[in-house]
Amino acid sequence: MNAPNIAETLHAMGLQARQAAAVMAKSSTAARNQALRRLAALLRESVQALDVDNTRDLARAEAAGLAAPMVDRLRLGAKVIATVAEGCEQLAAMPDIIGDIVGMQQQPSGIRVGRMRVPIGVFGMIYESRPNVTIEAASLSIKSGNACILRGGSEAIDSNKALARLVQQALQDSGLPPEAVQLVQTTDREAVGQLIAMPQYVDVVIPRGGKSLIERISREAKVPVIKHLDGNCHSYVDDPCDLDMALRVVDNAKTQKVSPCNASESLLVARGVAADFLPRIGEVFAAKGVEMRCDAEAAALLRNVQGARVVAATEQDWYEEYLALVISIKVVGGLDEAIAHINHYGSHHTDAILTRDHVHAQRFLREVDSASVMVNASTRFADGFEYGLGAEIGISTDKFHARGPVGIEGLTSLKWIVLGQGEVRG
Ligand SMILES: NC(=O)C1=CN([C@@H]2O[C@H](COP(=O)(O)OP(=O)(O)OC[C@H]3O[C@@H](n4cnc5c(N)ncnc54)[C@H](OP(=O)(O)O)[C@@H]3O)[C@@H](O)[C@H]2O)C=CC1
Ligand SMILES: N[C@@H](CCC(=O)OP(=O)(O)O)C(=O)O
Repeated sequence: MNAPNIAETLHAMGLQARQAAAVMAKSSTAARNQALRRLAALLRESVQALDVDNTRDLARAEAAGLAAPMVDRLRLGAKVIATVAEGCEQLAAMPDIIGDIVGMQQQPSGIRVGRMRVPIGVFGMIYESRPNVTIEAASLSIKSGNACILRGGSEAIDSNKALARLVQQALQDSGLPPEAVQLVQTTDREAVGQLIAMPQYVDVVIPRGGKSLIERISREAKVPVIKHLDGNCHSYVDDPCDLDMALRVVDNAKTQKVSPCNASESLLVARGVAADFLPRIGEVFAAKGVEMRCDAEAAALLRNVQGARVVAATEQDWYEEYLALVISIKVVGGLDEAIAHINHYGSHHTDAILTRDHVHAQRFLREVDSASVMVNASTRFADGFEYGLGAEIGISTDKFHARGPVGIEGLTSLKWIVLGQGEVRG
C-alpha cells in the first residue's frame, strides 16, 4: 500500500464504519449477544489456525530481538484464546445498557426530562502488539453498539488479521454488518495519521501506548482523544505497615509481570520502616534479578543484601516507566512526601499505599491524583476484568469522559431526552 492509497483506504474504512455504526446503534440486544457467543465459538474452533499466524509474528519478533516480556505479550496461546473467548461469553451475559433511561423527572413546565445511554458511534483505537486486545476491543465495541477501526501493533499484524476475520465472520453470522469491526491491514504508521484526522467518520480515538504515540496524537489528532498512556505506578510502604503483607504486595506489583502499564515502577518507603523493610524486599528482588535504582538512603540499607543489583538513581529515574526488571527506590519522610513525590513524578495511572493507618489511607485516596488509587493491594489489579467490567479497552489516563479501566460504559454517552404532551415554553 503506498501513501495515497493509505489515505483512500482509511477514508473508505471510515465511511463503512460510519454506516455500520448506524446499524449497530439500532441492532437488537439479542443480535449483539449472539455475535459475541458466535465469536467465542469461532475462537475456540480456531486455536490451531490462529497458532500458525501467531507463530509467524513470534518468529519475526524474536528474530528482530524483541525483549522477552514484549514477546510474551505477543503470544496468543490456547490459554489466552480460552480467556478471551470466555470474556466474550461473559460480556454476552451482562445486561445491555444501551437504551437505558435514567433520571426521568417532570419539570414545572410539564415536560419530563431524563437521559438515555447511547453508543458513541465510531471509535478508532491504536494499541500495542498484544493480540488479545483485538478481541477485547472488538467484543466491547459489539456489546456497546459501536463500530470501530482497530490499529494494533505491527509485531502482531498476522495474528490480528486472523482474529479480525473471525470477528467479522461472527458479526455476519449474526446478521450484523462485518464492517462494524475493521482492522487496519497495513503496519505503515501513515495509517495512524489518517485514522486520527477523520472527524467526519471517527468520533473518538483511543491511543494505548507510550510517549512516541502520544506526541504524534497531541500534534496531529483532529478528533477527541481518550488517552491510555504510560504507567509510572508507585507502591508506597507507609509507617505503620504490616511488612509481611507489604512484601507480598510489592513483590507482586513489580514482578508478577513487568510489561503491563500497571506494574509498579517505583517503590517509596517511609523512613520509620525502611531499615526493616528494604533489606527484606531487597532479598526478594535480588533473587528475581530486579535492578534497584536507589537514592543514597535506600542504597545504604540495601548494601549488605547478597546479590542485590543496586545502582544510584538519577533524577530521570523517578519519571521512568521501565517495563523491565528494574525499580526505582526512595526513602521518604512519610505520607506527605510520598504523596508529593507521586503527584510530581507519576503518570496519574495507578498508585498504592501499604498501611495500617486508616487516616493515612483516607488521605492517600483523596490526595493522590491518579486514575486508580489503592490501599493494601497490588497496582497490577488496575484492569477492567479485575474491576468487574468483563473486559477492557484499556486504562484511561485522561480525566474526562472515562478514567481508569474502560469498559462498556466508557464507550457510551448519555444524551438528554425530553418527553412532552405539546408543552410550549412561555
Ligand atoms: N494505559 C493503558 O491502558 C496502556 C498503556 N500502555 C503503555 O504502552 C507502552 C508500551 O507499549 P509499546 O508497544 O511500547 O507502545 P508504543 O507506543 O510503542 O506502541 C503502541 C502503538 O502505538 C503505535 N505507535 C507508537 N508510536 C507511534 C507513532 N509515532 N506514530 C504512529 N503510531 C505509533 C505503535 O505502532 P508500531 O507497531 O508501528 O510501533 C503501536 O501500535 C507503555 O508506555 C505502556 O504503559 C500499554 C497498554 C495499555
Ligand atoms: N490491564 C492490563 C494491562 C494491559 C497492559 O498494560 O498491557 P501491555 O502494556 O501490553 O503489557 C492487565 O493488567 O492485564
